[in-house]
Amino acid sequence: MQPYAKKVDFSVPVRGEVREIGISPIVLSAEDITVTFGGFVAVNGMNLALRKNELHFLIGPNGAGKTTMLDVICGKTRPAAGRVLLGDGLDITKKRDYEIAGLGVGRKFQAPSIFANLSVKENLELTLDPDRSVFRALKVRRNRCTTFEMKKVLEQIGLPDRLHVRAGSLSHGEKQWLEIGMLLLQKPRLLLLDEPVAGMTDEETMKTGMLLQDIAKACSVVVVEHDMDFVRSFAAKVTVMHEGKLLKEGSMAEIQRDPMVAEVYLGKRRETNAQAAGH
Ligand SMILES: Nc1ncnc2c1ncn2[C@@H]1O[C@H](COP(=O)(O)OP(=O)(O)OP(=O)(O)O)[C@@H](O)[C@H]1O
Repeated sequence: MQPYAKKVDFSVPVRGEVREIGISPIVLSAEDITVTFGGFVAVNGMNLALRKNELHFLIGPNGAGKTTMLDVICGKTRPAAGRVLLGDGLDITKKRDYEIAGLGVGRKFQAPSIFANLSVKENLELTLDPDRSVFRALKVRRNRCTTFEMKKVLEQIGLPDRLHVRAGSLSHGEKQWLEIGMLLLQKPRLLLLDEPVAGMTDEETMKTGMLLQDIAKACSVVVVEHDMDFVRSFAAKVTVMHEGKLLKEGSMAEIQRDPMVAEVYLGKRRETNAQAAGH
């Protein structure tokens, strides 16, 4: 959770101007999703289509329902209405979170969840081989491909020389990249990330943006984000949620031009300023 209004500046142009919105195949679609907590409607008839090779940002004021949408997609929260379909038509609405993960939907929460006392290599190995006994017969073959894949992922996340370093001693940004690497080893078709650059330095933020663009070449990436500079620099597509609903979808340039979006953000800023002034 971050002080939201501070981060929004609609006067800044999008770097590279309007980016093409791809028409690549749909990897996952969430249709008419409604989520209630007690009597409170957190998500209200929300639709979201996620496409292959797309770095897709989900933005909106605090409490808009962004994280809840990710929770629905990965099976952490069961919607009261609506359905979630994988691109091949498989309905995953009622599947358990581990089943959905097994179908190639990787989820990363805001804080890094790695084993601090294990090395980078051991963290990655755990992802690859959670139950070694099951794979004993295949061990030699597996080890060969494991080493190859691990090397590839280590290069991709920018930690090729950190294999034997204790994960707990990595910087905050490196821990986040390690966890992303652990997800990549599972060969996801869709990656869901919640505020991945929160707490990162500017340099780490930039590297993360480039990493996510690279990852999106092979799958679909959805990022819930509050850092508008980050969104502006890296988004191929942006969906704005407000009060549990879809407010606007398009390129960042289109989003910035939209008067309803501006009003939602500026309205929030006015509220924050009024609170700060004690009104
Ligand atoms: N388990 C829960 N029980 C009750 N209310 C919840 C629960 N989870 C979320 N909410 C409420 O649902 C609404 C949407 O929450 P959600 O976390 O999805 O919003 P968000 O857009 O991700 O916000 P933020 O940017 O602040 O993280 C909020 O009002 C929140 O308080």
